Amino acid sequence: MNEVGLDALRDKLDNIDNELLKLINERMEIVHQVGVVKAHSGGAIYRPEREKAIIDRLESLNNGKLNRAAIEALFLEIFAISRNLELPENVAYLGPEGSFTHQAAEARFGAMSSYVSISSIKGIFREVDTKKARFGVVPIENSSNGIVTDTINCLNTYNLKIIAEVVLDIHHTLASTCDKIEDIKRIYSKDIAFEQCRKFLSNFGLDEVEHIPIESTTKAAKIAVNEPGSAAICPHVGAKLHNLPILFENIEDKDNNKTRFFIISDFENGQSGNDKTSILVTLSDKQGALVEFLTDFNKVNINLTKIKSHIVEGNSIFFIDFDGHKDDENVKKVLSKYDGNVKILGSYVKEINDI
Ligand SMILES: O=C(O)C(=O)C[C@]1(C(=O)O)C=C[C@@H](O)C=C1
Repeated sequence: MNEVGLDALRDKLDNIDNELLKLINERMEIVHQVGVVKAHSGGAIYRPEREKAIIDRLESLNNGKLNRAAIEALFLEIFAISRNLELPENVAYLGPEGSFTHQAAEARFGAMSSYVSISSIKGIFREVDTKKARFGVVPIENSSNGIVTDTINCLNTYNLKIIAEVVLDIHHTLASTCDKIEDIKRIYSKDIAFEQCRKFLSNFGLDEVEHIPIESTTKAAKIAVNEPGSAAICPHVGAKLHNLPILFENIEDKDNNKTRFFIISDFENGQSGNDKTSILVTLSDKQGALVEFLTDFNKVNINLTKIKSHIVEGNSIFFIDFDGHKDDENVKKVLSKYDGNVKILGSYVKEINDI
């Protein structure tokens, strides 16, 4: 293409960008008014079900080059900026900076939100419970390592609500200042990351070197960059953040390694038409109690998507996910039978990327 053609096309793009800017600013004027209404009514700023309805509507109208993922990426960023304009809100995540939980938080709250790195799951619940942060982001399960018990324990103890789920594909890298694999004498990472990369470590003889478990994979990169002879198993972002050269990408054993995160806050979502609900259930010791519970759900056509047993202070409880919202008639009906034995943790828009 000659330069004249390129200049003309760029002029067109400039004009479109000018229009877009004008329209987005007009949108933000309205968003500001929504914020004022909510400030008076006390309504929650973040409404995932409304955001989903907007994206669904735009997808159905769309006849251009954008696909759903592109529409979602654009509009989730616009919503994040809108929410920040309505009321700047802190998001507490399981740190440090660059951790997978940080990435999950950024995926939902965008680049403009303010983030607080917290070093424990309990600390995040405390931060939201004491209203220092409006939202908390915590891991709940990984496809290779199962449920995160600290998160279940805190969901059981605190009266906070799950208001959204985020599922991230998890990829690990091996990063080090060593030029040769044989020079690596020790590796830093989180215990579960070592487990998720077992095959890779054994294939390269790295199961023989010292493995030092620490609380976060990103911190592993920070340590390894300053210690000759060491390496880190960490996220790509973590290695970049600490200028640690990446030797191998995607070293996890399973290529569909995913982690599911919950966003917690102190309000409840309305129905979106595509919801999931999480509950904790304590069942009596009598034989058949679990079968009866599952049958009751089946009778009212509720699809259970997850059931995990978990021990809290010597008692067995079940963590259960099912399709539907807590205010759906069939859900209300079945849960009323177990009143006192069920803790509703939250109803939230179901993610397409499941684990
Ligand atoms: O509709 C609302 O309740 C809004 O606050 C507006 C808006 C938006 O930008 O469209 C922003 C934040 C909410 O999460 C949902 C939608």
